[in-house]
Amino acid sequence: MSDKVAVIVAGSWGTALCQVLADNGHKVMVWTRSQEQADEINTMHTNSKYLPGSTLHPGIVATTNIEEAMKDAQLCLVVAPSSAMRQVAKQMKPFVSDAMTVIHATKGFEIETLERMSQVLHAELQCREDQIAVLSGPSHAEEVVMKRPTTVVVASTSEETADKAQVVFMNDAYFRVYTNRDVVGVELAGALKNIIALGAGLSDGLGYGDNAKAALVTRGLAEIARLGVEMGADVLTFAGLAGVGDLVVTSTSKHSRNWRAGYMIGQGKALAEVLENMGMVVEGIRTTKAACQLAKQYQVQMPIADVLYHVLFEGMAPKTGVELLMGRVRKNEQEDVAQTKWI
Ligand SMILES: NC(=O)C1=CN([C@@H]2O[C@H](COP(=O)(O)OP(=O)(O)OC[C@H]3O[C@@H](n4cnc5c(N)ncnc54)[C@H](O)[C@@H]3O)[C@@H](O)[C@H]2O)C=CC1
Ligand SMILES: O=C(CO)COP(=O)(O)O
Repeated sequence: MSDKVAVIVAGSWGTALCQVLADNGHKVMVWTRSQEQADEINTMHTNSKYLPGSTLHPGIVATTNIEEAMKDAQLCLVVAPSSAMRQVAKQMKPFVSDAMTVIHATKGFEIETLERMSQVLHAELQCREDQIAVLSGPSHAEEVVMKRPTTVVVASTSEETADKAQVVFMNDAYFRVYTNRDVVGVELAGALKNIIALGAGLSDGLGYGDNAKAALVTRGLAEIARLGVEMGADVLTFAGLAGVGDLVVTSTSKHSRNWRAGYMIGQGKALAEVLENMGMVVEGIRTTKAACQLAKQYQVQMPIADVLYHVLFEGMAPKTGVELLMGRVRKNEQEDVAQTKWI
């Protein structure tokens, strides 16, 4: 297959996915706001700000004209940060046809509305729900661009759309794609795991060991699945690539911006300073806010997210946060599991 694919925004993840699509033989046109970045991609075949040291497929073409990027594309991949998704979707809207499949690979919520990304896209693009899919899973851009073996999942309410996305993205060299019908679960798992990855980084930054991190990841999975199920997700999605798979990679990888942000906070740096140094999106910060609001709305207990909220936004010392978690009332491990209908 060699249809044109449009990619909207050339950050780390958008650019790495351009590489996959170009390797798969597609004609890839990526939209970026920055003329300087477009020129660099077109002439040097690099994106030094977001993927330093990597050489891109020479067939990837960048443009600052969104109409040119999307014209005649069968499939459009959007990888804007969650905070920019609605604004970017408004710009895409005039160029989305009935025949176009729109896939997003963003992991977050719109903080003002607490909507998932496919809800934002559906509302702004005014397209059919079955035109939309989400791509998620354990996949750091830095490894994908180097063609290191990676597996992801694409979910759509339409089996046909998920199958189409699977065929477009999958190759047998380094990018394996599974399909899934649980859009809610895949989006929630991908967004919520960033909170736990922040917590894992914080624990490492405090100098705690592997026991503490394993506990955070395990109990973190229990609490994000608990919220997910209340919001309509299939619990099994949390046991899959978008759930435990992504939770493990983000909580343990040196590539993770969420883990790195948590680590620096654990070492005593202020949030503003951490974000200033990162220069890339750290979705878990805003997602902690969103999750705490959702937990209240759905009456679900999320002790780890709660403590992180206090540390990130209310000046609680990270060590005090850990003491609070360790000092919670005695519990039976399976109480929560039963509530989650986890089998
Ligand atoms: N980097 C990674 O390895 C992965 C990232 N993701 C997700 O992908 C999403 C994007 O992350 P990254 O690409 O890593 O972020 P990034 O920080 O590397 O790049 C963000 C890009 O968005 C652009 N942008 C920001 N606001 C914009 C606006 N209003 N209009 C147009 N362009 C705008 C920036 O110029 C930049 O090119 C996030 O939700 C993240 O969680 C998912 C899987 C892997
Ligand atoms: O979602 C990711 C890997 O699957 C990327 O995580 P970070 O945003 O923490 O780098």
